Amino acid sequence: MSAQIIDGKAFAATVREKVAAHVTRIKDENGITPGLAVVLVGEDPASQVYVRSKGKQTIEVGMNSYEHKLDADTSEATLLALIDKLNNDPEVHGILVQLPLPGHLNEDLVINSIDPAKDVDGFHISNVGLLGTGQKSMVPCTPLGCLMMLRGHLGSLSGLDAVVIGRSNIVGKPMAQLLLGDSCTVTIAHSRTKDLPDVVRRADIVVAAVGRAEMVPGDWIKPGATVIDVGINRIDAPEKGEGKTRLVGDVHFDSAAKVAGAITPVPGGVGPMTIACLLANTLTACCRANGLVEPEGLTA
Ligand SMILES: Nc1nc(=O)c2c([nH]1)NC[C@@H]1CN(c3ccc(C(=O)N[C@@H](CCC(=O)O)C(=O)O)cc3)C=[N+]21
Repeated sequence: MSAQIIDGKAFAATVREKVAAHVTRIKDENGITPGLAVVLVGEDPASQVYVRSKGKQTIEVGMNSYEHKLDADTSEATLLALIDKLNNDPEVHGILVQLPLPGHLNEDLVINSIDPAKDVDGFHISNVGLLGTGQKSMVPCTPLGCLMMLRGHLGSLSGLDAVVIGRSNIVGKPMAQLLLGDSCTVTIAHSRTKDLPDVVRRADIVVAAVGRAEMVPGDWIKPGATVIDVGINRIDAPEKGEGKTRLVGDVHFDSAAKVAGAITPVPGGVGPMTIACLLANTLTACCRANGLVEPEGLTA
């Protein structure tokens, strides 16, 4: 048996088309253009690539993109003052502060200073609480993208056994809340979980979000299960030549694809959906801020 590949790039293109169509509509009918502000502190090259790609896609779907690049030694007061300015700017509907921040900045403090209505990452404590209690919130982009692909592939998730490997605030915990919201039986596994292989073997849905290259082998996967690989790990690839690298997920793709019913690849799986969901969240935030009808199928 060989798994169906869940094409994250194609899913993301569909999400972006829906976003672009709705943006056109509110521009025409309401004269409003959604705007996303991205704040990058420091010069981490990987982050810069990611921020550039977000900015480009933001423009492509017809929204305004505002990039704020601050020096690595920027003070907390300066960063908080910028966030305050963005919070009060009616042209800015979404604010994303790229993580991780340099060590001298308090991440929780910074995130919680963003207006929750503009918190398109869904990391503000208010949004975390709203999601956990099943109320309308901004939903973190990566888990939202995973949910959309699971629904797209499986239809209903009701009653399925789901295992989320990883308990981060950014992916694992919100992913578990979303799966619970769709009536899965949810297990959150992590580095201290006993008999992890057996826990994973029970799952109809496996979401791997630990950040360890290829740590989930195919013989942990229940035949026919749906596997969502959130990991993006760069590893050495001597077979491509000296000093070359390649991207792999948290799942050992080749062995898992022999057993799974469906699996997301890395690259081209969850990553593109994360960015598409950021655009979707910005549009949703803009609609809520202006009392406009929200796009369908772009929220949890
Ligand atoms: N506040 C905040 N929110 C984030 O959402 C956030 C962040 N900080 N900090 C950094 C991480 C990283 N991240 C990625 C999103 C998409 C790809 C992506 O599209 N990757 C491509 C591969 C890109 C390549 O080839 O290098 C793929 O998986 O196909 C990667 C990484 C969002 N992050």
